[in-house]
Amino acid sequence: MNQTKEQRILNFVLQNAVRGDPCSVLDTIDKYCSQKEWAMNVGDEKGLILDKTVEEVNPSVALELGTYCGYSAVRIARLLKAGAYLLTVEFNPEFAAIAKQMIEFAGVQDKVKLLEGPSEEIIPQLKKKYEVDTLDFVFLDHWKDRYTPDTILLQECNLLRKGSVLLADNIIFPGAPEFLNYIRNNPHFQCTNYPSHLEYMKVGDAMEKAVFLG
Ligand SMILES: O=C(NCCNC(=O)c1cc(-c2ccc(F)cc2)cc(O)c1O)c1cc(O)ncn1
Ligand SMILES: [Mg+2]
Repeated sequence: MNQTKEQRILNFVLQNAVRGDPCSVLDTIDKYCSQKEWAMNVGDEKGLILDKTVEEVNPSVALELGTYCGYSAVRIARLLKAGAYLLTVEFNPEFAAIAKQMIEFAGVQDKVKLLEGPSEEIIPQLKKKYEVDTLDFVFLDHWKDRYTPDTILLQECNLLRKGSVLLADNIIFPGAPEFLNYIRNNPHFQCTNYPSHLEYMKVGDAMEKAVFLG
């Protein structure tokens, strides 16, 4: 049975990165995806914007929507303080299986809880089933047409508090125009745009930060 691209990325990490070293895992994925096969990781350029936002927020509880191979889960988890944790949601079981192994190889499994299923089902379970009070940071990187409904759902489930920070990938490419319109015209959010480039390409992209004002 032929390997998938995601299995090839994982195997390249298992054979070339240093076990327990998150930075070596990130560098190895970036090397593979820039030189051999493109893949939809947030990447090294937008990854720096993600790093700066996570460091600024210094979240105790973070949520990621769209795990994929676990690149950004490793990227976020490596910056979390003792006792802080990341919940990451992936709909696609093949991607989730790859991400689980990636997260364990990087040695950040104690800080990451991988939740498999559709975001619209998991978000309403976060308080009761996953004992979440409120979220300090949310990284949106899943299906672009889910950014708006899931942001509304987070508010409906009282998962945001004054100062909660959302960071959304792919504002330009593939684009999330409906989300941009929603969040920029919503008086309960203060937005900032961060121009960048699509991972591993010269194509323009951007990230949008939205601080919940309560
Ligand atoms: O999360 C799920 N898919 C990946 C979302 N992410 C993207 O689609 C994505 C795509 C691109 C991209 C860019 C250029 C191009 F030519 C093609 C794709 C880049 C990115 O940075 C992304 O993040 C998902 C799966 C599923 O089966 N059900 C629910 N959600
Ligand atoms: Mg993305």
